[in-house]
Amino acid sequence: MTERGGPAGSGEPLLSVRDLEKHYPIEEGFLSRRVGTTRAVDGISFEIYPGETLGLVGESGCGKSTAARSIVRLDEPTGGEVIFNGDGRGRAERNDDGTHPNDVTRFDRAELKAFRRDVQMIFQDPASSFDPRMTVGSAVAELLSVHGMTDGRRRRGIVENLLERVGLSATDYDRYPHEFSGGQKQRVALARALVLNPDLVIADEPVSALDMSVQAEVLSLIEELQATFGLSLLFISHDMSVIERICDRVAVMYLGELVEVGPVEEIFAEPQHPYTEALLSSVPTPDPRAERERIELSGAVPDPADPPDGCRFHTRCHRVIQPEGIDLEQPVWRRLLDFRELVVSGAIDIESLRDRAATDAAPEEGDPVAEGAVSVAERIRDEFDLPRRLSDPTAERALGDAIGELLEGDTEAAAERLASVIVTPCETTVPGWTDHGNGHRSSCLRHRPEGRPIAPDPATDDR
Ligand SMILES: Nc1ncnc2c1ncn2[C@@H]1O[C@H](COP(=O)(O)OP(=O)(O)OP(=O)(O)O)[C@@H](O)[C@H]1O
Repeated sequence: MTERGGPAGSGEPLLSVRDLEKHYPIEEGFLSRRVGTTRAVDGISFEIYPGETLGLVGESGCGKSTAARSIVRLDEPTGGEVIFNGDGRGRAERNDDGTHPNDVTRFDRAELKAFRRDVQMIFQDPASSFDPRMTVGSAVAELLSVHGMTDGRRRRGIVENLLERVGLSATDYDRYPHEFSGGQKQRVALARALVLNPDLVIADEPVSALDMSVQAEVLSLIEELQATFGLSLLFISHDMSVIERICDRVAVMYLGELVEVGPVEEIFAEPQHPYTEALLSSVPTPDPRAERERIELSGAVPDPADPPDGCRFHTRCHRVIQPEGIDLEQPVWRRLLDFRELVVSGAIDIESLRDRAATDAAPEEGDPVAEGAVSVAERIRDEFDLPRRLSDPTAERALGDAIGELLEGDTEAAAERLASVIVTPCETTVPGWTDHGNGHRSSCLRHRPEGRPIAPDPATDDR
């Protein structure tokens, strides 16, 4: 973390990512017919300022690595701009056709080569990024020769010096990758990332594969090197504690989109998006009295090939909005929506519930109160953690009738009933961004109820 890094408004950004998109086609059959699209990165925008560390955080599969790879064009982005003002390029005016001269996505081979000198990547698994037959010194020095340094003695001198600066020794130059521990290999990876004196380093989960104690050492080293070399860092992690330790600002990613961006201190103190709040709730705090209540998200992360309409997080959100005319306790509302989803997707096995209710109701020998046993309808409510009677009459009527229809075997009627009454604006409206000041923004309908109604038929939208 540095003092120099700053939010929007403090000087020119080094890197501006605008509506970046990486969609993978899903193909099927002999003719590779396109049958769908995985929206791994689906229109993300952020800036990185000189000297700052921006964290990119989110659960596994939300698109962090794809975003990083698209920025450096290890994967070709399918949309958006990546404007890089490093290497003294400064912010240039746009061309007459609206494109930007510093847009990495349009760079030709020579421009890309220069860009890849200025921007380096570090990956989670250092082992896979080294050739086992090459000494680590030559692996680092190779970059210098690729970029035109012909003097071998000079190359060796630079690399030996760097190895020392990352906490290894000059004599390690001639050793092979297998002779190093995971933490040491990540130090070599740092040396390699720094050897061309880049402006920006993109570190993709650089400490996740390391033991806790080694993690702390490598994080300290990254911080120290960042200050010494005046680097900007894009630091990718699924771990909020690591983000808190090392980042100035953080961008929170969910299912291909950003949901909140802002200064780390502010976001940790007052997260605005329920997803950020949930991620933070699992971070241990030094003061047990200040421990946050752990938020259990409902269900699994949806498939990025078929993201939910409206706010993508609504299928798991603990703060999902209730429609006008319904007023339930929030956890009950969440569970009612989950129940609706199960009914609509046909996942309720009414026969097995009926069997279980029958077992529960079977009188024990000598049991005088068999009538006190639960009915199948009650059994269904218990199974899905729904109260025997909802406090809201509209919701209660819909649920009671739908359960009745389920029991009559009319799943379709039950699904239709629930889908028409148990609805949330979060599934029909795409939230806009709300500015909380100081470069802190979040995208949740609770702050910006107007949002944008969903496109008429996103299923056929195959951008
Ligand atoms: N080459 C590819 N072809 C098709 N789909 C891909 C490809 N690479 C990634 N994906 C999909 O894109 C989505 C985002 O993956 P990505 O690896 O970027 O996520 P992540 O947040 O970095 O997760 P992790 O931390 O587990 O690597 C996933 O659904 C993944 O399956």
